[in-house]
Amino acid sequence: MTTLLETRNLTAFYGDFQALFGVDITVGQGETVALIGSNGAGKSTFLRTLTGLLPAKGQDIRFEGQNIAGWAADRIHKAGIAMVPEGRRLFASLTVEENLLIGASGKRAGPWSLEKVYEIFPDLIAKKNNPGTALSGGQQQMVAIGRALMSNPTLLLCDEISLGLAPKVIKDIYEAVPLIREGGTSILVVEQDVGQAMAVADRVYCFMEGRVTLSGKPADLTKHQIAAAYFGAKNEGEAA
Ligand SMILES: Nc1ncnc2c1ncn2[C@@H]1O[C@H](COP(=O)(O)OP(=O)(O)OP(=O)(O)O)[C@@H](O)[C@H]1O
Repeated sequence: MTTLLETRNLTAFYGDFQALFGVDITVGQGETVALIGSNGAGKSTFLRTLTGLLPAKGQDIRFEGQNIAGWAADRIHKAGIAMVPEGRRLFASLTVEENLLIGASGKRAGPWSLEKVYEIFPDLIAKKNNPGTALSGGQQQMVAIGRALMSNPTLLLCDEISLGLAPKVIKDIYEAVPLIREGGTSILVVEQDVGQAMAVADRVYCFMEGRVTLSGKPADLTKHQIAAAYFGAKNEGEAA
């Protein structure tokens, strides 16, 4: 497996508050990797550190062989890391298509286009002239993913794809994952739903209190191990 992204001993702070304590994560080319863990475990903070939204100067974040720690967010985006933020954040005054086209600014060479986004999310075709906010939550999530893909990223980061969505909609969205990978994009997804993470990911990392407490391929991890890593050994009964 060729390594696409590798963090070593990554830390993150909000002022004096330390949110990450030495996180080592690897994403290989073509892999789908899921981050799981309870609220406040540090998953979003990890993504924010990768994308340059939190300072990472002097740290070790290797992306395609370069250390991108400390780079400005737009430089990281241009290098090929695109983020689908938690809460989708569409532009209310713009149509679906205009929201998608915004993602194409500073576009890199690659397979993604409006047509290709409509191909993986056909629900959006009939809505393309509607305001982005006049959509269901699931459709908004599709636009947010499509917008990120329009820049032709090598690595797509998704924060809480399924938050607040109905199971059928979540299934529709996750069905796009293999199609995204076919385009050559690797995926790093934060997913609260452990079952969903296990179903979609090649490998998962579990966070607790700013540390990685477990990692591996879904088939190699037991429910017991996951519960202990997710809640801490003393509370693991809760996960059953
Ligand atoms: N802007 C911020 N300022 C200060 N502390 C923050 C900020 N954002 C997050 N934190 C703290 O950092 C820690 C990690 O939060 P983070 O949002 O990364 O967790 P998470 O695993 O993504 O959980 P969630 O599912 O709730 O988003 C928490 O203790 C949280 O309270």
